[in-house]
Amino acid sequence: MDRIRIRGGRPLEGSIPVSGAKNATLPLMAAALLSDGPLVLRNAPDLADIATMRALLIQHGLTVEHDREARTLTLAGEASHLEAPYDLVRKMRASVLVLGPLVARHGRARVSLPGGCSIGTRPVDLHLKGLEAMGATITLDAGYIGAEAPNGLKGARIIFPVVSVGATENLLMAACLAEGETELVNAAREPEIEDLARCLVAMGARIEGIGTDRLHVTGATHLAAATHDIVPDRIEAGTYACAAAITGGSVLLQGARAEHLGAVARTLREAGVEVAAEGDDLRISRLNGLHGVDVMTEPFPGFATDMQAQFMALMAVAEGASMITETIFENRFMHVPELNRMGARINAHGASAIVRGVPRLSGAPVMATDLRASVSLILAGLAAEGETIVNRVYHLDRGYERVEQKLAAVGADIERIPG
Ligand SMILES: CC(=O)N[C@H]1[C@@H](OP(=O)(O)OP(=O)(O)OC[C@H]2O[C@@H](n3ccc(=O)[nH]c3=O)[C@H](O)[C@@H]2O)O[C@H](CO)[C@@H](O)[C@@H]1O
Ligand SMILES: C=C(OP(=O)(O)O)C(=O)O
Repeated sequence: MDRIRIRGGRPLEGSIPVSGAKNATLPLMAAALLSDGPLVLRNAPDLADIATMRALLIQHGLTVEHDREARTLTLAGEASHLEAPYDLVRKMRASVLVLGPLVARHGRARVSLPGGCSIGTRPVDLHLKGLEAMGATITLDAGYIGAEAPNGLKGARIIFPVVSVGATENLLMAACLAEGETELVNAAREPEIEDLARCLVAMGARIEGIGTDRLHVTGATHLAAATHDIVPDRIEAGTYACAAAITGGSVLLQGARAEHLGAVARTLREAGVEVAAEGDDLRISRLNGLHGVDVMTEPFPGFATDMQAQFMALMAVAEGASMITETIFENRFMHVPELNRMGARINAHGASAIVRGVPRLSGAPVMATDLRASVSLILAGLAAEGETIVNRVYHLDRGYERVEQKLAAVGADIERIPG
């Protein structure tokens, strides 16, 4: 398996292009199940998760062309096979997003239960309760979710007890082809959901309240072809912002949207990092020292859980202490022991971690357990003295496009060691 080698200590200088968002592309690809298309998605990132979703949709019977040079995905056709198998779903939890579209369009589906993962148990009960409220009969059998709605789904008023990105996306897509009106209350309002809603509207869906926590959908009998530009990846942008900050460099993030970085940009500024819009781009620079800032993860527009590990790496070398509280996932501190192996002083207890900044980290061989944990170790490696080897790179390849090339282009001493 490939590994990444980093020799730390170089301030990053230059420009990094931000790719299309993984977490927008995955639901957008699932939305192709709602119409015969073609659905053309521009600014598509080249990631392992995109390849997994492509394989899943192809096995459902769609054609999915990925033109890497043009950065375009073209999805067309109608699903002929309504089962999402364990072997694909286990690779990527977002596979469960095919459930809503399949039941809405075909009246039935069978999707492997995604199960937990290294960051938490991650149930899908809200997805299932929402579909039940829309008239589907749900069964669980042999590790599979069975959903049946032979006469189609009916609009419903669904109030989410907790904010869920995936459940909002699944039910939003299902509601587009349900009969009548659906209201999603306490819906997630991450920028990726707004992006999905805009694409659905381009396909002919009627959705009001886009960008708010209350989505109102008037069901249609069918959706049509559309072309959509995928929103830039705010988590990738935030990660490279931390890379510039941790190395004391100055980097232009091409295409990063300030409004999507919201709480992350505010927190970086509090920590002593400059974040300034330059045309359509964002410049991130750090000229002086970093200081500790407390952070609590929350649904958007709060501080993203997907930025927690990267921010923790930054706080590991800040002056003073920082308390980092994770409220979304119950087990998202797996990077703590690895960062500590690099000389960080972090104590995690329950949902909070106290990070006591140290003047410098030291390179070490480290092991990553999930996507954002992996990249936090790369960030730590960029700032550390000596050599860091990050093992289990497959996590990184799920969500970061050419990470080592993008960082090397701004001066990092980083390379992939094929293995
Ligand atoms: C592909 C994608 O977009 N993944 C993102 C998505 O994951 P995902 O959509 O899985 O995350 P959710 O927003 O659904 O999860 C939020 C919380 O709700 C809980 N929950 C969720 C669904 C449910 O039916 N029941 C339930 O209890 C989860 O266990 C978690 O504690 O949003 C997360 C939170 O911003 C991000 O970290 C992930 O990167
Ligand atoms: C947790 C993440 O992804 P997923 O929901 O696909 O596991 C992530 O992108 O950080």
